[in-house]
Amino acid sequence: MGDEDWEAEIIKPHMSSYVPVFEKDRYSSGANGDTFNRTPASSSDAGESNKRENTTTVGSFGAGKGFGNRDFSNKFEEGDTSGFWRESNNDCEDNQTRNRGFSRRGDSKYEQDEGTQRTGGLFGSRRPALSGAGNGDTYQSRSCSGSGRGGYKGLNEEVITDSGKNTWKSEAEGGEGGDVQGPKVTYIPPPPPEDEDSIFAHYQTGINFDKYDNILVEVSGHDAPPAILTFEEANLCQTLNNNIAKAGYTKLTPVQKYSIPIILAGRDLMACAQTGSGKTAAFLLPILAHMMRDGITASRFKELQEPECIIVAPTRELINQIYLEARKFSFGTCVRAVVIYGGTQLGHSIRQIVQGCNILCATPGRLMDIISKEKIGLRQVKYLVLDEADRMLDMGFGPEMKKLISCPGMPSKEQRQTLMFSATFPEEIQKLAGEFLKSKYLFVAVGQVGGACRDVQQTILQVGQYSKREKLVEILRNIGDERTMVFVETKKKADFIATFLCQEKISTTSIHGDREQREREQALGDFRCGKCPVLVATSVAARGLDIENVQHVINFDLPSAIDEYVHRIGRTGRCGNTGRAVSFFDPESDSHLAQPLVKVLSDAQQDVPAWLEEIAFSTYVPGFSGSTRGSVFASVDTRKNYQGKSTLNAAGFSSSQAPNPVDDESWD
Ligand SMILES: Nc1ncnc2c1ncn2[C@@H]1O[C@H](COP(=O)(O)OP(=O)(O)OP(=O)(O)O)[C@@H](O)[C@H]1O
Repeated sequence: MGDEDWEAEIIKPHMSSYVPVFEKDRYSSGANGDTFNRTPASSSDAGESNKRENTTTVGSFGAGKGFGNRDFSNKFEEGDTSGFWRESNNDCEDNQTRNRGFSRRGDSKYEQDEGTQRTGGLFGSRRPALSGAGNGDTYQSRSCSGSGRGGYKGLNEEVITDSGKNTWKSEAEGGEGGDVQGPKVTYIPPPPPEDEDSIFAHYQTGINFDKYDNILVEVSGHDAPPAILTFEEANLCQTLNNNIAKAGYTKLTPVQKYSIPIILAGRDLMACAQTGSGKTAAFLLPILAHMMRDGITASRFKELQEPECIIVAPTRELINQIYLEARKFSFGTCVRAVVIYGGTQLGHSIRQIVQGCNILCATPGRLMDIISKEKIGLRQVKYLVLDEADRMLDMGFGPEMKKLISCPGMPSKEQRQTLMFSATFPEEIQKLAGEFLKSKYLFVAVGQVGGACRDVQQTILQVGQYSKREKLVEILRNIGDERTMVFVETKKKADFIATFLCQEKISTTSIHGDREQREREQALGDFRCGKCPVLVATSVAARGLDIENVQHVINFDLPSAIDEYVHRIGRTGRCGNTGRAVSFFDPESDSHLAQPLVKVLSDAQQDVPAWLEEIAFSTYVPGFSGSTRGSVFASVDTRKNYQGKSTLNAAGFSSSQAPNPVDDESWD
């Protein structure tokens, strides 16, 4: 291919003649152009296949899904059909990043992304989703709520809004044959394996696991209980200890040392720790311990279930992962964890719930759906966990979270324990969190708040837009079969790059919000098992995913906000293992990131290229605090007047015995 001409390549009707591995095996019955249309329609798949019939598939890579719909409607709305780059902004899946928070561009075209479509109605709709001003076109039909996907469409999560209908209600209706037109979502995810070996399957901690002990930990707030140094000190019940051992955990990570006693003491907590350092177990173990101590009884079949714990996370794949961890640690107890998320049949979610539910793991849209259907009552909620809490509280999900805590029956913050975890906590989000937390919550910062994991070797390459593909192929060929995640900024480009790599005979799959849930799960499965060692992803896969052996992350496009960068590169270098991240920095579009990147790199003791420093210097923003939209680098708890702050290293010693923290001053 010559110079980048995305538009021409993407809309070419003949597209590629190469069928990507995962599609070929799964769907193709021959020609690639209609790969998806040929999906065999089992009876339970009727809705899905209808959907596909409504879809004009342009290419072999599920391209029709990503390429056609949003793209077209964006154009339609803007009356502009020219230029990929302009479109790609509209198509930006990561508009969660662009739109959320505090530097929103305020440009209506950005509101067409999934992230904004997903919020609507009851939760404080920013605007109806796509206009639905029907033009009868099949592309349009896919992008309009109700007519295309019948009940979900999400950046990270389901949700479809039908001309301003509230998000979760329309999902319920669309998903379960209510009054919203369009096919039902019929996907029922396959149940996870039930054998003990699969439940406790885990990967090894890496050579740097013990170095976690040297990380400085800062606890702020009143009367923080002391850290524990071993699992034994947590005094958990035997079954939990057995499960911890079977999971291969012998030593606590810093966030676990501090969070477990805090949660056991009944305190509210906001915890910030680097990616891959065990935050999930840090909240699951003490919650389970409490439940066991309280003598929880097995929940039985009931039409209305009243879970003791609700865990929310922004993406379907992540919440599923958290559920699997909850299932693992509750193995052999009477605690029943259930997971529900969008893009799956609502009836399936309900059937899971009515069988009994102590811990409900849910994405926000599906959760609100189920609450509205009166399948879940909130009166018994003792623990509310927001994983990726900064994301859960930003403009994308914040309104839904607010709605959740003000739902009838939800115990007030004084009556429940609220726990928030993330690797990044912009200052503004910390302030918003106050609404959810008791005023005396504790704040645990492991290392630099918002800092990158030091086990990831970061390289920034200056690569112009037109050279990126060539560079990508060069790097991937050098990498060989090692598992690599390639992040791009738009769904359209994810399809495009994945197709391109397949043409280059590099086994690749892709995950993004325009793919059907079954395809997303298949893609992740193919990547996990190594069938496709390259996964091209949008930011939907940036947070939380814990996949063994991901050795490389490539930012084909840099994200627009630095916190997203930190999460993306955190898909490698997990749990003491090492990893590499290579990012293509295009001075044309990425200069605004130069300053925060320099900071992230230097904080993580990485080499900072001189050219990047120069760009950072030339784009110097006085008062910069680490992000284009606020401070990701709040070095501490942003509550100003707390007392009792103590800085300790992860082994529990005071900071006077530990190396000085990285100086943060020059950036303020
Ligand atoms: N104490 C421990 N010993 C061994 N392995 C652990 C321990 N704690 C967590 N792990 C493993 O480390 C991996 C990363 O944990 P987890 O996914 O909870 O990280 P995280 O901090 O939530 O990351 P992210 O910020 O990306 O969401 C998981 O595979 C988990 O099972």
